[in-house]
Amino acid sequence: MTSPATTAESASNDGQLSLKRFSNLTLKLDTPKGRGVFSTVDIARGTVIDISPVLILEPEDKALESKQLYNYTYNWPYSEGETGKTTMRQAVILGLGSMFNHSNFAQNVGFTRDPSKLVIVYTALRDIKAGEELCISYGSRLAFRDADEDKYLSDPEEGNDLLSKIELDD
Ligand SMILES: C[S@@+](CC[C@H](N)C(=O)[O-])C[C@H]1O[C@@H](n2cnc3c(N)ncnc32)[C@H](O)[C@@H]1O
Repeated sequence: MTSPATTAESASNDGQLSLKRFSNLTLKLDTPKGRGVFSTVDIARGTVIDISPVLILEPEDKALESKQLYNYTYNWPYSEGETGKTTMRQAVILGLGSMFNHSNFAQNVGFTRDPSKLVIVYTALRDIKAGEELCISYGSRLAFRDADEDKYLSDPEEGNDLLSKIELDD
């Protein structure tokens, strides 16, 4: 079996990149987490869900002062031109990636940054059932109250059990 593409490896050498977007997705507009992406069909583990281009912001960009926009950015390793030194910048995701909500224990989508092609590749971490929300992990420091918090506080065993099944890739 061939391994799933987790980077934008399908890029050709002529300055083009094949984009991929899994088709059977829907954007629910009124979940407890705001808008959220759900699948209308089963998705097999390893399926590429989306390849989203990113926009790297300059550290002094005024856009970063907007908390609202900041919540849609990811840390991005940036190689400084002259020195080649890698520093962290913020990048806005210009694709479906901006719509994935966070889940601590039930994340089912992983992502891989591709700094050379300026894209993020989102991939199913496990088999996903029709009707499930597609969630990633934002990490442990959230800037908002997790809408799932009560669920896991009331049943910590559920969280432990689920966490042991998830492969974190970022
Ligand atoms: C990248 S956006 C995701 C899309 C967003 N739900 C929307 O409607 O545009 C990140 C924002 O979604 C919300 N969000 C994501 N995961 C959440 C969670 N687990 N609990 C509550 N809010 C969440 C927060 O408001 C967060 O700042």
